[in-house]
Amino acid sequence: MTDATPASLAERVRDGEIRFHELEDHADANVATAARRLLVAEATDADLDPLGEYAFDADAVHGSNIENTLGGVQVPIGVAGPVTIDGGASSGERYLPLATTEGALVASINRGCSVVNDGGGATARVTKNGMTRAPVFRVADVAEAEALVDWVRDNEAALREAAESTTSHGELLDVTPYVVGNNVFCRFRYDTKDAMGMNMVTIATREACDAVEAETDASLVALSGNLCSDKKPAAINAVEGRGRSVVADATIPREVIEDRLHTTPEAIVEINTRKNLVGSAKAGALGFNAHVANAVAAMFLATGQDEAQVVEGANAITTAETTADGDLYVSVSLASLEVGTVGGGTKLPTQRASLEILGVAGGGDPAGSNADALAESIAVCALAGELSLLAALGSRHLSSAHEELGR
Ligand SMILES: CC(C)(COP(=O)([O-])OP(=O)([O-])OC[C@H]1O[C@@H](n2cnc3c(N)ncnc32)[C@H](O)[C@@H]1OP(=O)([O-])[O-])[C@@H](O)C(=O)NCCC(=O)NCCSC(=O)C[C@@](C)(O)CC(=O)[O-]
Ligand SMILES: NC(=O)C1=CN([C@@H]2O[C@H](COP(=O)(O)OP(=O)(O)OC[C@H]3O[C@@H](n4cnc5c(N)ncnc54)[C@H](OP(=O)(O)O)[C@@H]3O)[C@@H](O)[C@H]2O)C=CC1
Repeated sequence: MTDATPASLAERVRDGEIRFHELEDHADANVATAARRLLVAEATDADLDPLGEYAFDADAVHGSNIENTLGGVQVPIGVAGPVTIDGGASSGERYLPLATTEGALVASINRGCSVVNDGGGATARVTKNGMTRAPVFRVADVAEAEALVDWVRDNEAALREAAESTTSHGELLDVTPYVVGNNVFCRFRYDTKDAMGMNMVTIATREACDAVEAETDASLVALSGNLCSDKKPAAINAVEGRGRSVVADATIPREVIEDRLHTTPEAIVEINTRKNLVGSAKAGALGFNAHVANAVAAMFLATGQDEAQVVEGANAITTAETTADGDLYVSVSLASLEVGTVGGGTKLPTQRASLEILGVAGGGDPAGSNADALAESIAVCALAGELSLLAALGSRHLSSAHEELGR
């Protein structure tokens, strides 16, 4: 097993002696990964050598982050800031790591950070925290649904004990039942501390479901009943929140808007109203913002978050108004930002480096404070991006910016 080479392993797969997805059982994971590249290159005529350039240990990711490993994909990373943040979890100057291939994005967020600093910095707070999992149960009829709802309400302590038996960090906050005919959805909400928490809450909720089935007539149909709601656009996340609900704001003096952003507070307010509020309403959008997804996606990729959860992370409302002094007040409220500083992709070396830039790698003291601080930094990043893009629309620089930097 130890002297296997990529070529010899590939040959054994071709001979039907070992299975393609079991290469790691027969060699070091880096060798197995190289063998898989040989086989896929042979089958597709693709040049896979660039995928062999990666900074993680294939052994460390195999089975915990990825299966059928081919190698790594590289995304350029840039940095914006530093930006001054007055946060609930941590305060100070922060550089913001951004992984993207969209030209002009880092420049834009960098510009936003710079004018936020000129206004004295941004304030950010996590206003709600809770990761959810909502199993769906089948019941006979509405009377049985009512009985299940009553049982859940009367037995939250027992459900908590069952759920928390599976984790030393997670805490069950509450369980909210929803009835649709003979379906009962129980939305379990947890404090997952510094973990984004989807594995944690899925394992914990499974244990609680066993208790429900043992004590009631309900049958579990699916551990995830989509009322959670994970990785799908959903109003419940916009209203109730999921992960961290986080808000950032800043006030920018009129002269900074005019000198640095080449527009006026009034123009930014009007664009925000007509574009982000009216335009989004007419489009039936869930997010009432310009490009919060850009900041969330770039910071998610940089810091090892689950990239599919950009769907919920972009569920944000941007507001802008002029102050009594004629300055600009701007805010962004992200309803459902699902982030962690432990678990998932956060342990990979390049992603951990980005968490270290932000000063939030690993578990916080107290537990949960690092994930709160990460959420606050992402919210300020989104605020800077909103401000800069709204200004670029106001000064009619959007297309020229992307002509110069984006192609
Ligand atoms: C491109 C700028 C920033 C130029 O902006 P500018 O004001 O002409 O540039 P400047 O040379 O005067 O520099 C101003 C500041 O911008 C930053 N800056 C400037 N250049 C760089 C650079 N190369 N690298 C890093 N930072 C840069 C930097 O902070 C600099 O300050 P300084 O440090 O010099 O004191 C501006 O025109 C801009 O922000 N445009 C908006 C671009 C943008 O936000 N694009 C987002 C993506 S659009 C999209 O994906 C979504 C969309 C649009 O479809 C959503 C929707 O429907 O709304
Ligand atoms: N299972 C599913 O349905 C889904 C899974 N995912 C994936 O789940 C992964 C993320 O799940 P997640 O549960 O966050 O991560 P992990 O499964 O990696 O679990 C993280 C564990 O870290 C431990 N831990 C150590 N220190 C801390 C701390 N300070 N705060 C919190 N926990 C700590 C906890 O152990 P302990 O619990 O023992 O205390 C926790 O369960 C990602 O890979 C994501 O892609 C995404 C969506 C759905």
